[in-house]
Amino acid sequence: MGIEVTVEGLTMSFGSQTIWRDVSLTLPAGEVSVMLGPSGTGKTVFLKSLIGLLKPEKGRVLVDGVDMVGDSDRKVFAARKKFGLMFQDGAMFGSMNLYDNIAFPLREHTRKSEKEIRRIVLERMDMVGLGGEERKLPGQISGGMRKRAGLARALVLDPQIILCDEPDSGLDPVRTAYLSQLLIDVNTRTDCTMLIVTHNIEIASTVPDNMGMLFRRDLVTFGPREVLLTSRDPVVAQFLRGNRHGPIGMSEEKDAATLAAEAERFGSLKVREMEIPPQLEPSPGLPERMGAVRRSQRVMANLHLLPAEAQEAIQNAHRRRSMGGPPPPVPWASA
Ligand SMILES: Nc1ncnc2c1ncn2[C@@H]1O[C@H](COP(=O)(O)OP(=O)(O)OP(=O)(O)O)[C@@H](O)[C@H]1O
Repeated sequence: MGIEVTVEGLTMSFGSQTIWRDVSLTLPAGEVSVMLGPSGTGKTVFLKSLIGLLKPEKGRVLVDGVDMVGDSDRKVFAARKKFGLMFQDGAMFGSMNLYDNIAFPLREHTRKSEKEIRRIVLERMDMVGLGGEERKLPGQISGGMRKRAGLARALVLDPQIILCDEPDSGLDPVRTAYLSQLLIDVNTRTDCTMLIVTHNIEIASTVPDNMGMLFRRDLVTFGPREVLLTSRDPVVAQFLRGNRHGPIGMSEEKDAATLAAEAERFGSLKVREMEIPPQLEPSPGLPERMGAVRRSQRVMANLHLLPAEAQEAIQNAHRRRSMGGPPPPVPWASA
């Protein structure tokens, strides 16, 4: 099963530029979380800080008792092995076929025999729907296949935590939908803790158990998906609806004068009622997703602490599930 990641009071700057400050959150063990945020708000920097590749100036990131910020390089390096990373572009070696690309971490970091490596690589390729494509070069496959190959490679060392940096970048809506299903299926099969960084509202509204958003150097919110999806915060509402009018501007943030002019023209941003899409279920034939079961227990036990809109959305989802749940999802294997 995945392990919990606890972030406490994390502040990151490059020189005089503060990226974000005092970020605290917990990625619950075995659950899927998403971090949203406009471009340039430091989502990738956040992922790199979790694995100790960047060192924030303040705060702690606790992974199985190791502080990825303050502990020795030796401890951080050992703890990093618990992570699997899926990069934006798949980060494949162009001259190696998919089999060798996916086998690379096993050859590099373990002493496993080629027979054992073959078993693991073929199993992970099958898991992401790439069975039979071993000999293809990264340049010979689609962007969606490259993403899935990147995910297979992230899985070969049996990570307990998977970090995905914009897994949807460059994918069309159909392939993004297949990828969303794949992420849920991978979580079902591995029970890993997952954090996905994305701008994509489709992924954000259908995949995660928990969601957060970075904006203006702060973590706006982090918690059960329904909290963000029903939020009346103008930043969150604007982002979720892809609206031009609101606090988020082309250069990420509008200045006070622009905001004041907009407020006069459009009045304060009213959040319209939004139907929360049902969260994706594992594909047919897969067992129940244990992360979802644990999240449901945790959230129901703390329901009274959440905003009224989120409570209602959670209770509605519960009712829907107990009445038979949403229609079965489309299998992803051919994306
Ligand atoms: N190594 C670095 N040195 C200096 N500045 C950096 C470094 N890495 C990132 N930054 C700066 O940190 C800020 C946040 O970058 P980051 O890539 O994390 O944003 P992001 O939210 O992931 O953006 P996008 O969604 O567009 O990928 C940017 O202003 C970037 O220039």
